[in-house]
Amino acid sequence: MSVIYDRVALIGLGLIASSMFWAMRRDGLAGHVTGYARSSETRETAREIGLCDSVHDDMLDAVKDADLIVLCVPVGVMGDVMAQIAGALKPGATLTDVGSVKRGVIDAVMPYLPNGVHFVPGHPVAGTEHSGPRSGFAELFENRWHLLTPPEGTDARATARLRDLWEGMGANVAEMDPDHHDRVLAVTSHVPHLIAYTMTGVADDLRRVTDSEVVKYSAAGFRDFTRIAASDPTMWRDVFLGNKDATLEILGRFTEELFALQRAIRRGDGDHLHAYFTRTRAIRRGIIEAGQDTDAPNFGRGGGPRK
Ligand SMILES: NC(=O)C1=CN([C@@H]2O[C@H](COP(=O)(O)OP(=O)(O)OC[C@H]3O[C@@H](n4cnc5c(N)ncnc54)[C@H](O)[C@@H]3O)[C@@H](O)[C@H]2O)C=CC1
Ligand SMILES: O=C(O)C(=O)Cc1ccc(O)cc1
Repeated sequence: MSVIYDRVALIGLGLIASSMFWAMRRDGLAGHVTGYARSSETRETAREIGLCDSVHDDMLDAVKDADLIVLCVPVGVMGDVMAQIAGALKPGATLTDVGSVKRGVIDAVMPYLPNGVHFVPGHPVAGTEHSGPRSGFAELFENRWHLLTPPEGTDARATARLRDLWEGMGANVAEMDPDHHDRVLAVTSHVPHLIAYTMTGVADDLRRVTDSEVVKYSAAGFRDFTRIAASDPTMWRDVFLGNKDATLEILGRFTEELFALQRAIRRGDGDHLHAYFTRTRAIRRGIIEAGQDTDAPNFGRGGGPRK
């Protein structure tokens, strides 16, 4: 594939930035990639493992000649970082971010946007529970969605070029209104993470009280909860504070449904439980049939027995 941006700057060298670097390098999508990390330890690690073509101690040096600047920091500090770099951005450059929340990031970044710099916010719906400069890998975005939420009036060519970059890294790209993005992600990612945090905390409390071996004998569902609950605390604190309204709305609906199930169990209302679980099973089967879960163990197996 050919070079899409001559010079790309990655700010914050964690899971997403390092995955972007390895994917861009593998596919020859960027001429030169600069990197900046706040801690000297992270910068040292980056230099040691060859993450970025040049690693800078000064954030302004990293961004000053860049054609694309990617903010890969927790959503709560996007505005602070933007305030620091705004004066150094090259006219005509594109600025993007990878934050899990879009409205809050747009509101925090836009006030500092210099004339002539195109801001095209984005969110790769791909990740792991790992963080830091060593956690990235080139395949992270393959067959995953990358959601772009350009504000009204954004230069269409800047958006199209950024789309090319993400498609080059293997992602499927869609455009979405930022508020809609935040509501959708509250349902599909943010509240599920909160449930995983809660369930893991409950199990741990229980273990302390009863000394039972809930973690040792955990089934796959609970192990997934603990995996997700190991995600970076700073990142997720910022996600919930940054997507407060949508998270609270979906949590409200969730607790109503949970109470209904709780009541059905208390009353011995098996019909309610059976009907509910039948509906949810149909949802899962619909996802598999539509080919939308490529991670499913039986994906592409035609439903036959496992070999
Ligand atoms: N981890 C995941 O699964 C996903 C994360 N995201 C989003 O991507 C962004 C980055 O997340 P990760 O790469 O996972 O995080 P990470 O924790 O691996 O890396 C974040 C980096 O930002 C740096 N940083 C923090 N505060 C800073 C500041 N004030 N100035 C400069 N650097 C600062 C940290 O030192 C770290 O190097 C977040 O906004 C997150 O919401 C998006 C999709 C998936
Ligand atoms: O590890 C998982 O299961 C995830 O859900 C990863 C993830 C975390 C945050 C995002 O904004 C997008 C994807």
